[in-house]
Amino acid sequence: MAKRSIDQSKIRNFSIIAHIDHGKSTLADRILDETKAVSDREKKAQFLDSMDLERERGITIKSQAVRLFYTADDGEEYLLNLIDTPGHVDFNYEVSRSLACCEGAILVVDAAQGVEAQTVANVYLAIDNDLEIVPVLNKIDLPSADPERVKEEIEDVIGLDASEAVLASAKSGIGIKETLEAVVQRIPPPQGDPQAPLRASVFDSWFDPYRGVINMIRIVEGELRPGMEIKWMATGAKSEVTQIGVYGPTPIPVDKLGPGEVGFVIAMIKEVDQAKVGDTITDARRPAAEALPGFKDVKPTVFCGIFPTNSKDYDELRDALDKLVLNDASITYEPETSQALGFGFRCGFLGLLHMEIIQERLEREFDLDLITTAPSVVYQVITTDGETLMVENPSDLPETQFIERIEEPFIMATIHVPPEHVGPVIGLCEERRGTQSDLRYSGANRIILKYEMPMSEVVFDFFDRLKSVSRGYASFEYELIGFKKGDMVKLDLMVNGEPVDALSVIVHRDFAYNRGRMLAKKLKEVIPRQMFEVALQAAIGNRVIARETVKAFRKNVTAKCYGGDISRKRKLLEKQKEGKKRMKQVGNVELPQEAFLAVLRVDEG
Ligand SMILES: Nc1nc2c(ncn2[C@@H]2O[C@H](COP(=O)(O)OP(=O)(O)OP(=O)(O)O)[C@@H](O)[C@H]2O)c(=O)[nH]1
Repeated sequence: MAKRSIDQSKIRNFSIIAHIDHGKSTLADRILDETKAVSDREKKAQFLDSMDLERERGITIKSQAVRLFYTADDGEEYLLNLIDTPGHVDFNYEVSRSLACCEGAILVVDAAQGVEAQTVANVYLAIDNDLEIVPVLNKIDLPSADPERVKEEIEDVIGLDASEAVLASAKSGIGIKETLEAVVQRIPPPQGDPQAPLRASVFDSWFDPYRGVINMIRIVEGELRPGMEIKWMATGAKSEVTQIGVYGPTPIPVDKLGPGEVGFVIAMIKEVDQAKVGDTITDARRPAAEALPGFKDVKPTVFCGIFPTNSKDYDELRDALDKLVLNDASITYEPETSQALGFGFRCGFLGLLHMEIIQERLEREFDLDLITTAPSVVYQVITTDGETLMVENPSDLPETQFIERIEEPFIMATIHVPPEHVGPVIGLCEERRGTQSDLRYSGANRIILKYEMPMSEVVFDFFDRLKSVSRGYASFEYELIGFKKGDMVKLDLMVNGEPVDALSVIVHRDFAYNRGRMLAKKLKEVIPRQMFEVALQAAIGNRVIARETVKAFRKNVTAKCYGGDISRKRKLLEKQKEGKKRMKQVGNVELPQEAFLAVLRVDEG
C-alpha cells in the first residue's frame, strides 16, 4: 500500500481537450513517458491487484484518471492527475462531470489545421467550470504548421489568450516538458479543507464482478479511508469502504485520499444504480450538509430496437446487454417483440453517437450479428380517456381515434459556425422545423445560433447534414427543454402487402407524404432483388401514399469482374457473403440491415 503523504499545494488535476485527430492520445502517451521514472518506482505496489481489474475494465480503462509524478524545473515533485473525458455532445454531462474534477485543461490544437468546431463546446464547458486553460499547438513538425495564425484563431474564436501557447510535436517529442511546466505553473492547486465532512464527486462508475461497484472520485473536502461508512447523497445508498486507491496507471491501493486527490473507491454495494456518476459521496457518520452541485439523473433520449439476426442468439444478446449496462448505467433495455424481427430489445441511449457506440460494442466485443431499427425519440401521447403514455416505439402508438394529442420533445440547439457557412446552417435548421431564438457574433469569425427544434428532427441524420453543409466547421450542442404539441402521424411500410412493424416511423404530418415517398424509393435501392417481385408501399393509416417495386432477378455480382481475375472474384463473393449476414427474413423477403435505417437517409434523395 502506498503511504506517501500528499502536499495539497503540489497537486495538479487536469484534462486534455482536443478536436478529433489533433493529437490528444499521442500527447497523453508522451506525458506518461515523460513521467515514467516515478511510476516505475511504484510499480511493485501496483502490480498485484492490477491485472484482473484491467482485464475486466477492458476498453473503458482509458476513460479514467491516471496519477503521475513530475519533478519540475523548480526542483519540486508534483502529483499530476490526468483525467480523461469523452469528446462528444452526447456525453456533455459526463464531460462536464470530469472537468468539474479538474482545476485546468490542456487544449490541444493542430498547428496546421487550426481551431475546429468539435472542441469548441468542450472548451466552453471547461471555461464554465472555471478551469485554467493551457493552449498547446501540436504538430509543429508539419511543414504546413502555422502557429501564429492558429494563435490568432484561438484568440478570435474561443477568446483565450494564446500568447503563451506551448509549441509542441507530440509525435517527435517536442514541447512535452514545456507542456508539463505550464501545467505545474499555470494550473492552480486544489482547494479544500481536510477537516471538513467528506465530500467526493463521482465522475466514473462501473461494476467489477469480483469487487462490486467501483467509483472514480475526486475528493473535494475531508478525507476518505478504508473502513469508513460512506453514503451516496443522491441515492441514499450506504456502504463500508473496502478499498481505496489510485491508478498509476495500474491500480495502487492507498490508506487515505485527501482534498484534491483523485482515485477509486470500492464499497460493498452490488448495484451500479446506487452509485451513479454525478453523485456526491459523504461520510455516513458525519455527513456533509449539502451535496456538490449539479447532480442530474441522465435519461435516455433516443431509442431503437436491437434484434439478433439469428433468433437463436437472443440469450447471448441479453447477456451482452446485461454486461454493458454494468459499465454504462445510462443504457436502458426492455424485451421487445416485433412481428417482423422476432424477439429483441428496445434500448435507450443518451444520444445518437452513444447508440452507435453501443451497437458497435455489441457486435465487436460480443461477436453478435444484429439488426437495429431506426432511432426514435419518446413521444408523450395523451389519449382520449385522458391518460398520458410515453411512447418509445412507433409500433406502440395507439390508433388515431384514441389519440387526443401527441407531444414531442424539443431541444434548444446551440450552433457555432463561421459566418461564411451560416446561410446553409440556418437553411438546415429551418428545414428541420427549427425556430430561431438567437443569432449573434462572437468575434469576427464565429456566429452563435440558437434554435428551438424538435428532437426527432435531430435524430434524422442532423449531425451528418450539419457537418456537410458547414464543411465540418459547425459545432453543435443541445439541451432538452420539454414537450410541445406536434401534428404527428405514424408512417407504415408494407412489403408485399404486409406491414413491417420494425419499419414504422412517427413523423410530422407536413413531411409524411414526402418522407413516405422517399422511404419507399430508398428501400427499393437497398433491398436486393429476389426471385420474385417485391412491392413496397408507404401508408398513413389505411391510405397508401407511395409505391415502388423491386423487380425479380438476382444480381450476379461476379459478372462485373474483369476477365479471369480469380482473387478479385473471390473477394467480391466474400463481400457478398458478409453483406448477407446482416439480412433478416421478413415473410418471404430478405431485408438487409440498411432497409431498417433507410429512413435516416431519405434526405439524401
Ligand atoms: N506530424 C504529427 N503528427 C501527429 C502529432 N501528434 C499526433 N500526430 C498524429 O495525428 C494523428 C491523430 O493523433 P491522436 O493522438 O490519435 O489524436 P486524438 O486527438 O487522440 O484523436 P482521437 O483519439 O481520434 O480523438 C495520429 O496519426 C498521430 O500519429 C505531431 O506532433 N505531429
